[in-house]
Amino acid sequence: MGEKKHSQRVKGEGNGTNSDVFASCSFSSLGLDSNLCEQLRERLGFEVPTLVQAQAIPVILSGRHALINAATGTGKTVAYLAPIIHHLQSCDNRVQRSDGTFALVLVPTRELCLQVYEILQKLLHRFHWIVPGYIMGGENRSKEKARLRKGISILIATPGRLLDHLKNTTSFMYSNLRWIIFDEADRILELGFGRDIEEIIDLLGSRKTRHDDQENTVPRNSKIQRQNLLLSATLNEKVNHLAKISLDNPVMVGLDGKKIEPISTIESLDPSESDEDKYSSKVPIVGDYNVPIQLIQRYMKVPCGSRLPVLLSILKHLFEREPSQKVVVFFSTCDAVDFHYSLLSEFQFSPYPKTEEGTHQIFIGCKTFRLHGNMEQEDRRNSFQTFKTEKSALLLSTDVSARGLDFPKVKCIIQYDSPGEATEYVHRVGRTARLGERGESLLFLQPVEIDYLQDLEKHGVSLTEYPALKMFDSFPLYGQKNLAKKSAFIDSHPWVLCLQKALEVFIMSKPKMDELAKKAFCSWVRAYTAHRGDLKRIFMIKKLHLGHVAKSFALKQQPSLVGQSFQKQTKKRKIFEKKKNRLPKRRKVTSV
Ligand SMILES: Nc1ncnc2c1ncn2[C@@H]1O[C@H](COP(=O)(O)OP(=O)(O)OP(=O)(O)O)[C@@H](O)[C@H]1O
Repeated sequence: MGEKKHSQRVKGEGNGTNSDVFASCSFSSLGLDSNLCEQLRERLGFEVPTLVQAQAIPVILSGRHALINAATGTGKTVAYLAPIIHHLQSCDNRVQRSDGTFALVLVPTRELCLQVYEILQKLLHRFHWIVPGYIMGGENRSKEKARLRKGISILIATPGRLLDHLKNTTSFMYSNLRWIIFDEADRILELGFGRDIEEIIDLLGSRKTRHDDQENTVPRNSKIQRQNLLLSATLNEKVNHLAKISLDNPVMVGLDGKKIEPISTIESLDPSESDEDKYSSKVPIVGDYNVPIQLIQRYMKVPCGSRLPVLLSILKHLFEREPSQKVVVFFSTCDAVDFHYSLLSEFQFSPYPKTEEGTHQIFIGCKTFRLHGNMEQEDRRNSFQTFKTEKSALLLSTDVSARGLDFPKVKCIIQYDSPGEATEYVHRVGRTARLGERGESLLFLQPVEIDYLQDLEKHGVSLTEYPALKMFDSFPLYGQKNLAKKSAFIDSHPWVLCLQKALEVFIMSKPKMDELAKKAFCSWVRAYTAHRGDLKRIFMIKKLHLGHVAKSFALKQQPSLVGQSFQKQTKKRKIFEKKKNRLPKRRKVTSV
């Protein structure tokens, strides 16, 4: 077994040691059914458990509630799915569809819903009588109703759609419900689903009260013991609150040595505080975040007006250095994703004068995908599935991809727009360096934003500077590899200047691109003003030159119309927020 474990680790090629990732035991020694262990090996290729699986599986098998915290990409999904399947497959009377739902997995996004569902399908291959299923926003409600009527044993759901069915689908049977799992719990709450979650917990009769269950709308079936599990790679005040109301005397998995408020003291949180207080992260808990140790984390200080040519240069450099690789770039808004996606698909450039070798080529010649919350569901699904299977590709995305998504073999994460809270940083970089593999990340910061590094430092995350100038010097300009006039500054580097000019000419020549650029500019400014709490001090729109921001969308000037429409939108947003002041604050003002 030891040898098998080792070969698996070698496959990972990471820099950490084998024992950083995998446990020195077998799945069967954790108490899992032998058939299930076979499934894990045959269908998923898992020979031995990861450390978090080795810790969590026995706890979950014992029936205890649990709060599981482990680094991104360490195998939390199987840690909770395997024990549930173990119990369901071993029931004396085989579970039937007419028994309804036994386990409910709540996830923040549609993509994560599909991802968990796929793993579940593989694990259930030998246990065909246990039916997996999912319900989520963007899908056809009546078809979902029909599936629920037939019965789904293990159900994966996004919160909004689940609540909808709990209220409106009378044939949805959940009286046998035994497990509720909150996967990526902090993200569910950050997305503003706090109230939905509380309502769901109440409707399912799973709220833990100090005295008894008298507040439950549905009396708990005394024969069925509930077991709730909460999983997250980062912990904060919001997760603590959810733990407080949903977990009964939980076992903490993976929290050794963390400076985190123990659950017992969370009980004393002021019960009179508003929902906004409960779910805001104004009092973040300081503690080291779980970043994979083999991840190389870098930042680059880029003046605002040069951001775009720098991004394109980095991408070109990465794909020329290693043509077969996958890269994810994070943006703050859907419009920014759309703009950069169209730009990368169309922008042609040659560093040579037109008369010479000057046939213009697409600047970055790799397959490019986009993913964000404003896309049609079908396109969203296609992007997600295809990027997963590609060997070499680029994904441009909002934070919709930041949590839980497992894209194999992503080598590099670029955070072009800053992530906001440190937790978001950790989750974004967590899309690479998974399960001991190598990975690198690059954070773009403007000179006025550089204090953000201190904020990350407080959470034990430290970055080194990326040698950008060296990279620009390596690009041929007018046929010369070593530029005679090198520059000590990014924004006056001949390569950057030349590329910026070409980008501006390109945008001016394409009305559709110009429109996309303006729209993206507006949303970017709105998103920038939506930073919360302490981060407002770092990401201050007043500190920015809007003309330079416009330049970062290859717009020569900041068009006056843009300013007006921005003001209108801000006014609209304020009215909207007033109306919704009962709901928790959200940093993002547009969909992700
Ligand atoms: N025991 C195992 N052996 C080999 N590979 C595994 C094992 N367990 C999980 N994996 C693989 O590791 C990767 C990460 O797993 P998973 O997505 O469950 O991690 P996670 O901890 O939930 O990550 P995140 O915090 O980002 O959601 C997946 O590709 C999964 O297939």
